[in-house]
Amino acid sequence: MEFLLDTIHIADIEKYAKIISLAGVTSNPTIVKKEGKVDFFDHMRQIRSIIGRDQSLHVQAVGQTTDAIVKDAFAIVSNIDEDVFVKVPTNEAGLAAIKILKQNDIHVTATAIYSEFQGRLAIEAGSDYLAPYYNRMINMGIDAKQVIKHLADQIAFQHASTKILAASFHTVGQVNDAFQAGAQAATMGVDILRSALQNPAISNAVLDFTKDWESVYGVGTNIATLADEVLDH
Ligand SMILES: O=C[C@H](O)COP(=O)(O)O
Repeated sequence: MEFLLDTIHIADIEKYAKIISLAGVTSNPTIVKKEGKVDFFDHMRQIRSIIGRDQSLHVQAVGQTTDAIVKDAFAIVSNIDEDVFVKVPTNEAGLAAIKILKQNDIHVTATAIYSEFQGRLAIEAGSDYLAPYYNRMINMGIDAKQVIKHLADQIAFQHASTKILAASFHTVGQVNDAFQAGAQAATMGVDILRSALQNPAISNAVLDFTKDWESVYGVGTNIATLADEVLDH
């Protein structure tokens, strides 16, 4: 299982790189817009320095034609690093670009996947990752879990090296569903992690444990303190 962050907000990446086993960072032009007009390449290199070379960094091309996408991809790998996965929309221009980029050994994440058919074409084009848009499919009345399951089955059937990096999540349950359907990776905003880990039920349980402990050993005494007291005697 790979957990990625769908943000380029440096403070959030620094924070969650320490908290979870962070497998990487993804972005798209809308996510970049949220940060304002940052120094794009410098910002992405900064993210790389936080997450490290073993984690995956996915940066989206913005060109509209095959030629423009390929040029964007070369600019991305030249100005960030060669390990970056270039995100390419899975449309006609993008699929043609993916074929060219794979011939040039550039890592590719086929993105904007709303259908099983797009995913199948992206697998055949040699994409390293597929990014199906979970919540957006749900909003369109598409069975996102089934799309992911069918793509995962196909990848397994043909022993393809392509992995499914599910994206566009609005709930924790959607992330679970994507993994259950066979996605190897999921990218999510920090809102998903917060709602999973800052749940009041968890805080209440921790508070109850603290109260019970302190009622016996006294406020401010923890297990490390007890151990220190043993050493002092
Ligand atoms: O890059 C794709 C995003 O994960 C899409 O997420 P969104 O549907 O929340 O905009």
